[in-house]
Amino acid sequence: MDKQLGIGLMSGTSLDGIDAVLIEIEGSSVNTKVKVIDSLTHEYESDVRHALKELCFPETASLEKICSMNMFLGRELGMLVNKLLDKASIGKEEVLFVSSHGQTIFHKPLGGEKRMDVPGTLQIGDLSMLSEITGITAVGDFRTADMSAGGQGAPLVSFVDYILFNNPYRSRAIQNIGGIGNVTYIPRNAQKDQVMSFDTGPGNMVIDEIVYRITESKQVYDKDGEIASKGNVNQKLLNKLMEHPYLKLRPPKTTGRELFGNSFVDSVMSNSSGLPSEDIVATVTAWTAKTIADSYSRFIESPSNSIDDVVIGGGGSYNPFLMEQLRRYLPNKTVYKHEDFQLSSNLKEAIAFAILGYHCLIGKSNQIPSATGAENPVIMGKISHTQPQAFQQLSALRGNLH
Ligand SMILES: Nc1ncnc2c1ncn2[C@@H]1O[C@H](COP(=O)(O)OP(=O)(O)OP(=O)(O)O)[C@@H](O)[C@H]1O
Ligand SMILES: CC(=O)N[C@H]1[C@@H]2OC[C@@H](O2)[C@@H](O)[C@@H]1O[C@H](C)C(=O)O
Repeated sequence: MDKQLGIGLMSGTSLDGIDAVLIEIEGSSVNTKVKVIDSLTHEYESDVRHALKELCFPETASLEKICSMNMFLGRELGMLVNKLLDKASIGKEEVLFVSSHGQTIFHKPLGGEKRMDVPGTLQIGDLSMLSEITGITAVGDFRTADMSAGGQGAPLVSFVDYILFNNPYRSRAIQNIGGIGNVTYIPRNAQKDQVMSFDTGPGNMVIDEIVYRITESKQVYDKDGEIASKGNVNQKLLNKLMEHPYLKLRPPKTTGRELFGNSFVDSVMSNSSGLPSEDIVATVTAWTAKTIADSYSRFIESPSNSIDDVVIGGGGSYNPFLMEQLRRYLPNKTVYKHEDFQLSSNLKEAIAFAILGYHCLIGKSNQIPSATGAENPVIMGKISHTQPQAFQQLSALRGNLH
């Protein structure tokens, strides 16, 4: 089959903005080949970030706001795609698809005891709006398919990590440090069903919220770890934070702002009274690093499972204090960044969702059950084409599949 152009869109749990990447893609599964053509990032304006954050908590969300933001975000995503195409001087008719993660506003991987209390997850940014604004077929809403098969609905990038990082000689932990941290473990020369993946716990989410509070809304993250590097790690607070029950849960497991959001940060702040602000930031940053290392020794490493390389991605890889702490907690492993593998840490997830979307369109499974905990492989994603030419383009591709 011919090479195709597609666009991946990622708007992650940090609520920092949307990454858009234009790629050329061919092949499928382990034979997938991807080339990045161009990219663009849109930072959320502070009112949009604030409105999205409100939707993540039952106390501040409302049905009306969720409905509106779903459509608003679909339009924002579409306008970013149009800008990216202008920048790259590519016409919409040349692009087969746009694949969007959407903005997670709630993630509930486990059900409760009541009949209707089943697992669920919600990513907003309407696909019909996205297709209408761009004139291109839109793919998205991946997580519910995995959940329908009994999986956690995350981490989905595990499918792409296996394609990109499986190596005959090296066992690898591919660690994302976004809002939440998640790892894909790929033993050397792995078969797909040997891949393991789970959310390690907090990524930058707790650091960001604490920085936002102590700087009185002036800063939304600890740029280059500057605040943390002026502080000292407080051992007593660190030990207390390590007692969080999520860290002891066995995988498959996933989490989000529901566990590590505002009320958790309230409790960190009340456990830190009297400590200088810099010490609090240094301690939660060290904690993020320690939860990662600790989860490897608890849940991955064993006499038969070793880790040779750790490959860090996501925004946390740009925080030198966090990276230094990670190296300290992982003394016998080689710690790389995605850039060491010619991949941008910023764009990795957008590229990954483009790959997932392409697999949905060609009808191939794009998930790894051993990673998400699903009972069987599924094709994740839903498709919207609001204009005939988008539908026809997809039909032509499918005609060529046989
Ligand atoms: N130069 C930097 N110094 C320190 N931290 C940084 C820097 N650049 C980015 N970050 C951190 O990375 C975060 C964004 O990371 P990223 O974009 O990977 O998250 P995300 O994709 O929203 O989250 P997730 O992967 O959980 O969905 C920012 O909120 C910030 O905390
Ligand atoms: C529900 C949800 O949006 N989960 C995200 C979040 O951000 C990081 C971590 O938690 C991960 O499991 C997942 O995203 C990535 C992209 C994934 O599914 O691989």
